[in-house]
Amino acid sequence: MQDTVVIIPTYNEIENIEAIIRAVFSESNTIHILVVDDNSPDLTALKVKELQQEFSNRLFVEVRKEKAGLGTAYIHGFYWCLKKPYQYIFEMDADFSHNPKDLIKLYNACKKDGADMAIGSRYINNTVNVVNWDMKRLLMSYFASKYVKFITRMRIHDTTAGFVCYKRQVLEAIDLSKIKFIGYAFQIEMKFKTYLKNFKIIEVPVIFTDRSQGESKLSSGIISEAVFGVISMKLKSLFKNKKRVK
Ligand SMILES: Nc1nc2c(ncn2[C@@H]2O[C@H](COP(=O)(O)OP(=O)(O)O[C@H]3O[C@H](CO)[C@@H](O)[C@H](O)[C@@H]3O)[C@@H](O)[C@H]2O)c(=O)[nH]1
Repeated sequence: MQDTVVIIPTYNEIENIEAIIRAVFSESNTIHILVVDDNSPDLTALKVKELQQEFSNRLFVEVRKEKAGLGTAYIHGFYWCLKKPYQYIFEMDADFSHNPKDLIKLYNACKKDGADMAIGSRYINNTVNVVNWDMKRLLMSYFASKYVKFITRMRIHDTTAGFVCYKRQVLEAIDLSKIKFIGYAFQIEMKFKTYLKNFKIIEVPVIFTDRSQGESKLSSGIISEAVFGVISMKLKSLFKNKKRVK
């Protein structure tokens, strides 16, 4: 996977970080990784710095002052990546819920099938490819995706997916300074902006397996940001369109 970087946001992922870095590198000799860590108290970033001695020139880490949300961690990572000549930029969780073996599928969707954005999708083809989530979390995620699809009218099944490959042009075309959401709703906003700009989006079926190590950082604040934010995001886009037509 040439010209490719995987951004991995981390907050307290000490149990996972070394294994996920090794697993990603074992999929390709050319791929790079950028970890964006929020000064994790469990010293995740220190572990990455140790591993940099083994993977010099391929493994990078940006450490922010404090926990500031998944969305802003990715934005920080995107700006960093756009300063380098990467053509394919991934989002991926640290906890193995996204299988590193699927990286190549998303890459090929962009490189060979012409996608500008490839989404590792759990809810495509009328199936639910999620392993080990309890029923409450599963229903919440599934219906969140349906809700977002209904409000935004995007033809995407897994609108909250966090396993994504972007072609560089997409991130260059979106005004990243205007991305509003700081939590997981960021995933919805990025897909919506990509969709509004008429980029080609392909969903690639993947199996999402809940983490076996560490804890999810999902909170009630993150959920309400998504529920109310999606409506305001859609209204703003309608208003903007109306102004353009006038
Ligand atoms: N730097 C940073 N990283 C964070 C933060 N919050 C979460 N992360 C990192 O972001 C990744 C995903 O966080 P989890 O907390 O493990 O997510 P999840 O509950 O399994 O949620 C999954 O489902 C969501 C809804 O479908 C997805 O939106 C999300 O990306 C993920 O795939 C992990 O690598 C975690 O360390 C933060 O504030 N800062």
